[in-house]
Amino acid sequence: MAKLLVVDDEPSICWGLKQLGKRLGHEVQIASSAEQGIALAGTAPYDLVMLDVRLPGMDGLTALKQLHPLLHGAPVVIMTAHGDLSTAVEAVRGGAREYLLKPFDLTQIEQLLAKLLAQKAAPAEPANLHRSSQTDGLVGQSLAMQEVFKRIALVAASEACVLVSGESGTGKELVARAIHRYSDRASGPFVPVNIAALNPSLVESELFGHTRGSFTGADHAHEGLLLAADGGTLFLDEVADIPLPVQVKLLRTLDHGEVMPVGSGQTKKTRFRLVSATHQDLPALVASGQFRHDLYYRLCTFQITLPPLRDRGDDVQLLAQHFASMAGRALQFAPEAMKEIRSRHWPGNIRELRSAIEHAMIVARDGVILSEHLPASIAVPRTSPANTGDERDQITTRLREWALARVKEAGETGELYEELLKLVEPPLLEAVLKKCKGQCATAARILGMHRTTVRKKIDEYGLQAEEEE
Ligand SMILES: Nc1ncnc2c1ncn2[C@@H]1O[C@H](COP(=O)(O)OP(=O)(O)OP(=O)(O)O)[C@@H](O)[C@H]1O
Repeated sequence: MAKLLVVDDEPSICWGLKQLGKRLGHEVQIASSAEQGIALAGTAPYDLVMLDVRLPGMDGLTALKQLHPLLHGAPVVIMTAHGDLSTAVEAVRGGAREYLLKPFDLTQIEQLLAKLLAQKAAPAEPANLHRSSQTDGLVGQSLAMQEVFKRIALVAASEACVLVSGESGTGKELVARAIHRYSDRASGPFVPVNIAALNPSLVESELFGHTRGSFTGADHAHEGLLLAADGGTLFLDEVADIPLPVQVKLLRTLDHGEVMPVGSGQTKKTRFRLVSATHQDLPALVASGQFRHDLYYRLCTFQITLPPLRDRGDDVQLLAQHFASMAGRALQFAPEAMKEIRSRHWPGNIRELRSAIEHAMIVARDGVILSEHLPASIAVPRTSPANTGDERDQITTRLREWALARVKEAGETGELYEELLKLVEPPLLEAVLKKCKGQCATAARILGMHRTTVRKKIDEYGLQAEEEE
């Protein structure tokens, strides 16, 4: 039996937790304020504390600091219905073991209690997070974003490489900046690099630097961004676009903490924390041989996935109001304008929403934003036409028509099946070969076929592939 302390001013939550605790055979004490919780913790030992953030009087995060020395390592679970990034960071910094978002279900709590009580581990070290006076810039209250805040808070104080993924415009760079700001490296440089914006032939010298005269046009020695990030955080945006030969070199730097500028025979030390980002499917690129698997595993020690704006519920409204308030003049949204904003698909995510609001603010001169002030919405691009229901139906219908016609004509010794393969295989093989630049072995892996069979079919259909790999 364990002794639990619940600090929450909501009677229904206290009642639910008390019933659950009893059912599990634990003793549960309730405090309806932080002050009462601290008083109880000062008089008796507890095995676990569940602490709400918003409380009358002292708030939960302030109470956490005072509770910590009284608990002798007993885990604290922070509960909140209003999680934002600074709350999550404060909770981790104050030594909370878990951060729970309300509403929660009791099965979730049951599992958590079992885990924490079984651990009986050493107290979590309060994370040594750097406090910043700047605002985080990350607006959001949806559950999906609170999960993101929690993950930023958990990883910030470590040195782990972080891979941030999400569609374009979802805020990957803002997340990278927040990780830097809450890390011990916050006083060091934050160096953002967009690989896709660099000329592929210059990626290596931009990252690793070069000596004077090391290639045509290298009139001056260049320090390189990996050295510029020494002591701070390097943010590699569009990391999937790093050319393969440079990937090997980057992995070496991550493993050994040193770089060798182009044209130089000498290495230089650099210690940076790496946060990378991509909107692409990196595991798929690894599978097709376009991205090194060893580098991939190094980059994604910790992953944060940003949801698209359309999956963030009320955050759309919150963000629209946030961007409007940045104008510094009183602006309101007419109800139908807000309805329009909420119903749009926003393929360009927060970047698109931001520019739509900026556009509307220019057009709306009298302080009220109407739907007609919003720019026309962009049609959602079909990322994978063959996978959409319509396209599939069309292909199936055409195939059925073809089959019915051919079956009528075919004799008993026909080669109907071979005929169908000749129809469908060449375009598929062509598409795959194009994707993997004619490499037969990679094509075979993507297709899930044996390499010899693929080679045979390429010859049979007279397609272009690399001779030897
Ligand atoms: N949660 C948020 N709150 C407030 N502003 C945001 C949020 N997320 C993104 N933004 C804003 O949206 C714009 C795009 O953000 P950002 O550049 O971080 O996206 P990204 O995912 O890195 O985009 P890309 O993949 O195209 O590089 C920026 O102006 C940023 O300030």
